[in-house]
Amino acid sequence: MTIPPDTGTDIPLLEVRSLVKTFGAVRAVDDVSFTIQPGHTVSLIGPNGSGKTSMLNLISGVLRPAKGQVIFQGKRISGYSPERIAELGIARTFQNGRVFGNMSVRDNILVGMHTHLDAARPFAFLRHIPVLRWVSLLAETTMAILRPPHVRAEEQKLLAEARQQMERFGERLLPREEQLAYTLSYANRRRTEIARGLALQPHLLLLDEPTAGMNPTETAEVLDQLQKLRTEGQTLLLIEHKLDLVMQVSDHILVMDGGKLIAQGTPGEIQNNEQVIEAYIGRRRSLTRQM
Ligand SMILES: Nc1ncnc2c1ncn2[C@@H]1O[C@H](COP(=O)(O)OP(=O)(O)OP(=O)(O)O)[C@@H](O)[C@H]1O
Repeated sequence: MTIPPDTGTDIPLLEVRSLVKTFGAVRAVDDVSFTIQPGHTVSLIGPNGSGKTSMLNLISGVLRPAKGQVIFQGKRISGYSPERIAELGIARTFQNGRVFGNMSVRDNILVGMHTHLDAARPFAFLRHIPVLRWVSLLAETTMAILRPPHVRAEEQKLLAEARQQMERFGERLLPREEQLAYTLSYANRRRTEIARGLALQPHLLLLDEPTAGMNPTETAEVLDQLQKLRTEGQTLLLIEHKLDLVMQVSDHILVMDGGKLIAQGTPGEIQNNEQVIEAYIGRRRSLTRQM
């Protein structure tokens, strides 16, 4: 099937162009192209193994494409390291919720904010230059030891920002600010990870199954939070299996199957797309039969 071109006339925030990723004989991502407009909530759906996480890994630099390009704010970023891509303003969460177990909720969030440090990281602009990167490392170490007033003031500012992100999750996270992450419930670990991503104030936030393992009440809370982010103008790319949530929150939906993008459109268009029903719902039915 030929995928209709994106008819949006705005300059996309992200453009994925003919992206290919293979693992041996498996074409996990097979010549996929799409765009994401600024401020949009875009959901990436598809059956298990259809290539969704691989796509997120390609965008965030965890994987390198065999072919094709990822273009962010007009700049080609495919081949960049995950750290460099994060600095450019793409934050992400992982499918299984990755937090540092022996760090508090607050410190887990602050870790995500290191790229916002100016006073504590003088000469940070040199860190990508191999011969000169030791200058920035030395300056950073000196600031960490001396902690002059302007560095302490910056730390307080970041702390206030971290609290702001925890407040999004209200009583779920804020009272647990000092708690070590390994003692948290699964849902709270996911919330911590989302707060860490948001603390980066990313231009694009990639969320890999933010409601996985959550009960209906917790899922409804995530839906509220996603809707709030959407009204704030945060651009989101979301992998999600819960179709009710996807239909409610998305401006645009991308559907993958067997590594290919088989359809894209508004929730209404996707709901009525025969190929999607066949690939996605049909397979779920047969899976249900196997259970
Ligand atoms: N590191 C890897 N090594 C080998 N094969 C891989 C690797 N990562 C993914 N694959 C394969 O690539 C294909 C796409 O996997 P991917 O995890 O991207 O799919 P997915 O749509 O995210 O699946 P799920 O919904 O189950 O998370 C699958 O066949 C998978 O087995």
